[in-house]
Amino acid sequence: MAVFTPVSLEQLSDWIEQFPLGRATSIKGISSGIENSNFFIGTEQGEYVLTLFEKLHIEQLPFYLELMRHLAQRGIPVPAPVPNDKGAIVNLLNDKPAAIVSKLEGQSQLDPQPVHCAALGDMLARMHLAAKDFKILQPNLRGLAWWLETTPAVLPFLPAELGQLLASEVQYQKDFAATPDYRALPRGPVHADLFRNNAMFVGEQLSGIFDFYFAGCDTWLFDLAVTVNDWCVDLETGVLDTARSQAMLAAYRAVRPFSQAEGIAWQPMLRAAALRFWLSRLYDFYLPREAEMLTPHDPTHFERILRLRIKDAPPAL
Ligand SMILES: Nc1ncnc2c1ncn2[C@@H]1O[C@H](COP(=O)(O)OP(=O)(O)OP(=O)(O)O)[C@@H](O)[C@H]1O
Ligand SMILES: N[C@@H](CCO)C(=O)O
Repeated sequence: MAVFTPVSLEQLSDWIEQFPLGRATSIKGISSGIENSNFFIGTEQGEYVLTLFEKLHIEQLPFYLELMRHLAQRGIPVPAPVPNDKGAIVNLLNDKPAAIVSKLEGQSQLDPQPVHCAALGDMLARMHLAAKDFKILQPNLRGLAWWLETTPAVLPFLPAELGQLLASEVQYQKDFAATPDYRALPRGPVHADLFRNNAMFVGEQLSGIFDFYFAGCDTWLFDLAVTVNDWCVDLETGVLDTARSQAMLAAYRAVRPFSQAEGIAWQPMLRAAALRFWLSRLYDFYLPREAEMLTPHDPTHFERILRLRIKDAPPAL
């Protein structure tokens, strides 16, 4: 159950008067999702998604929502925030910051094939280019600075060998981040959490990508590595599936060719992307936040992926 703050149709009906959506006709809680309270709402203008932000700080929300607005205006299929009659896209509802966004058609594709991975690669490259002139700067809040801060909190819980792996990978990433190759990587606003459950398909057609609440400014290659590490792996073993990863990379490259530095950084970024989710899952597992209501994701999945990305050089970009 992932509605943490209930909203009745009556409450919604009063609140929605400030939006150009007519009367509210229905509200239905969405049971998946672990970060926010989400609802499908019916209005006289059609169906939308209402999100109440449970944990994110209100000062961080403009980055996410304005980025979605910016991308939607440039034809990238992402949920478009609906402004109220004063132009505001974040407004309090039941004491929580809340937003209404457009509803994407389709379903998640949890068993992706090369055709789906190609669609993702193409869209990711288009999204990176479309966000180039986005004006708000917010770092990836789950980047290197967070890894350095969080590792000491998690280390006491880990057996020696795992602690050693974690500490040495964080050091490796810190060293790599100081190299000219890393500093030469193109960067900008990235999604940073584009897993299978954050995209919608109608058949083989990608109808949209959503859940931008881990987005931030980082390297484009890191974003691609996060996406490859989820969409293009065998979920049992973590092994990269060549057909799916080649399909994704070829489609990305066709829109935005890779630089020489990106070729060099590919394996380090696949390792960084695995480390990012291993660490956040370890953190949620050992240090669950107060009022955490759901079982955390399995950290060992990304430990396995990290070990594989360290051991095996990936196919060249
Ligand atoms: N704009 C949208 N259009 C259609 N469906 C949506 C939209 N936004 C959210 N959903 C639905 O709501 C579900 C939960 O949304 P979302 O993933 O954003 O929540 P979350 O709490 O951030 O979850 P998590 O962090 O676990 O991914 C999605 O799986 C999707 O089914
Ligand atoms: N994609 C994250 C969850 C947060 O959206 C994970 O799988 O750990």
